[in-house]
Amino acid sequence: MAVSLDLPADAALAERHEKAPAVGERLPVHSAVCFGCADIPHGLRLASWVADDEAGAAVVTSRMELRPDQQGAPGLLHGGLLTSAFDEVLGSVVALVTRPCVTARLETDFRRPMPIGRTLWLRGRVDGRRGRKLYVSGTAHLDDEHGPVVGTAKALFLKVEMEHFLKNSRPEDLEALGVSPEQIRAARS
Ligand SMILES: CCCCC/C=C\C/C=C\C/C=C\C/C=C\CCCC(=O)SCCNC(=O)CCNC(=O)[C@H](O)C(C)(C)COP(=O)(O)OP(=O)(O)OC[C@H]1O[C@@H](n2cnc3c(N)ncnc32)[C@H](O)[C@@H]1OP(=O)(O)O
Repeated sequence: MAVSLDLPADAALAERHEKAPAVGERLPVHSAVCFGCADIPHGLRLASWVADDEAGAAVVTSRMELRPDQQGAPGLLHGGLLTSAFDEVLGSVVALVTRPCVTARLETDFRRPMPIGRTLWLRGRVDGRRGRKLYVSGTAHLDDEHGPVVGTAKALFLKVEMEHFLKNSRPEDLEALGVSPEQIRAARS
């Protein structure tokens, strides 16, 4: 049975970590090959900035240009790519609170068509935290940060230990980040 993504009543406010980038700063790419944020030809190439929030929660705003090679229905963005974009934005905003986290559950509502050639502005917010669980929500707007809402999302991210990657990631990709073969072997023994 699907578990609710609703914020529990006893969730705590999730503020940015003291070492996280400040409001207005552009977020660096996660990795040079990230499908969501890296400057690679087939990627979503999201550009993201830390945004302000009245309640003090962590918020990120991202821009995504909709390209002809991203179509599903003729002339419209493929739905799965909106979900991918939300995964990137929501993953980026939880990383302002605590790291590393992974997506456990992500729901997307598709509210309006998204024409190729236009721009999506996405906003992700950490609505609260309870232990390892981070409850996040997002909205996607057309053409402008305050433009019409074309999609919304809710997700649950879980904080994990670095062992999650040391045990599961492809070894050559870990080694490219500077992890030694000995560290990888030790985590998997
Ligand atoms: C030195 C090495 C360096 C290498 C690493 C370098 C960098 C990497 C760092 C950061 C990456 C940075 C940025 C990435 C940014 C964006 C990318 C987007 C994010 C992703 O692209 S990420 C990929 C997709 N993602 C996955 O690949 C996850 C696969 N999955 C799992 O790996 C496990 O599934 C896991 C870990 C999620 C949980 O496993 P687990 O064993 O830790 O926890 P467990 O199952 O016990 O659940 C604990 C409590 O969460 C509840 N719960 C669990 N799952 C739930 C669900 N689906 N719905 C509702 N509730 C759920 C349970 O019900 C329980 O609740 P309760 O405690 O109340 O009983």
